[in-house]
Amino acid sequence: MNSFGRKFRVSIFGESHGELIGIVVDGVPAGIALSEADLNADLDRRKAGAKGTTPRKEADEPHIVSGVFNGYTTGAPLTVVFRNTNTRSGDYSNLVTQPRPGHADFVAREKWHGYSDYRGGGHFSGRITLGIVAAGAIAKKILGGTVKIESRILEIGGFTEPADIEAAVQSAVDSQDSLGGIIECTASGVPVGWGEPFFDSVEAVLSHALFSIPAVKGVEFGAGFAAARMRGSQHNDDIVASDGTTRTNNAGGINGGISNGNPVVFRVVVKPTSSIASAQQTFNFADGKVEPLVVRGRHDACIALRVPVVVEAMAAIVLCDFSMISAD
Ligand SMILES: Cc1cc2nc3c(=O)[nH]c(=O)nc-3n(C[C@H](O)[C@H](O)[C@H](O)COP(=O)(O)O)c2cc1C
Ligand SMILES: C=C(O[C@@H]1CC(C(=O)O)=C[C@@H](OP(=O)(O)O)[C@H]1O)C(=O)O
Repeated sequence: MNSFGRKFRVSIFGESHGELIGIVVDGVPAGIALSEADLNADLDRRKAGAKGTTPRKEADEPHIVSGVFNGYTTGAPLTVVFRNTNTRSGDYSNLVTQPRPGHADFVAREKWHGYSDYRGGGHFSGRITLGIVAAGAIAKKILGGTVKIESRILEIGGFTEPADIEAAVQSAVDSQDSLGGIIECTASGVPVGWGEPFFDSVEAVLSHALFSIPAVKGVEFGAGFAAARMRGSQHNDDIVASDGTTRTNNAGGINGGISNGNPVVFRVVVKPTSSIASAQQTFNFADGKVEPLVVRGRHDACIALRVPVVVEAMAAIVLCDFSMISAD
């Protein structure tokens, strides 16, 4: 559904080509100094503009329309909205009958019986992560300086060196294709004891939030999938101090679903963008045949380039919620 979190609870709304998109954040404590300016640094990091990102230029200007009064949060639900100003909805008219392979057109049409807003991917657009980034900036502010969350691009198209990544992105753009990537996120300063097993383990809740980001297809913690090829003697993290500090961090800062005081480390796989300009085949509901599809619209050739700050925001939202739950 469109709400997430127990105490710090976010509700997301809007469509890529609708009037506006946004987020409602419930559970923000009263008395925190907050203005739109506090959100802009992270919102700017999500903006398009770099090579391999969508040519659709949007101001992405946040408007806080509830929950802040005289410069301070009130304790009431806090709403941030963003206007969509640069839409080209005609680019999507052919997708009514010919759903794009890899995007949500087909499933949205089936699930919502043809009523879904298909323009720009509608509610399934990566654009609506703008609200997530705003909520993440608020969560970071509540968490304060002790918990530090940082994401970085680990790989794009299988390359790790910046020069190789740049060349791979250029090559994907030139060949009307797209690229995937891996983002690594580290949250340091998380105290021992956050997480609510059985079902609300730190891994479970983080994964739930991270898999909600459009185009995310994998999440691993610490040594992750490599653990399948390790022995216990290699994977176990020796505890070397009374505060729980470990020599290695194969567990990614989590044991038994509970934070163990070491950095929480995880990686996220972002798939290659489905909307590519090169030829594809898909079912045409107008004539019942599988036919070539021309995808229009202005697309990210590599979504992973824009996702690090979205991953950070999701982590901040989850950790802020855990901090409030564990304070009870
Ligand atoms: C920041 C961001 C930007 C995105 N940009 C595009 C895009 O330009 N074109 C596209 O087809 N998909 C884009 N996506 C991914 C789609 O929204 C996503 O693939 C689609 O909703 C289907 O969901 P799924 O890939 O999780 O199955 C973007 C996702 C994010 C998070
Ligand atoms: C606008 C944004 O990204 C959009 C995400 C997106 C998709 O399918 O997810 C498709 C494109 O939409 P359009 O064809 O309308 O330009 C991207 O531009 C944004 O991230 O702010």
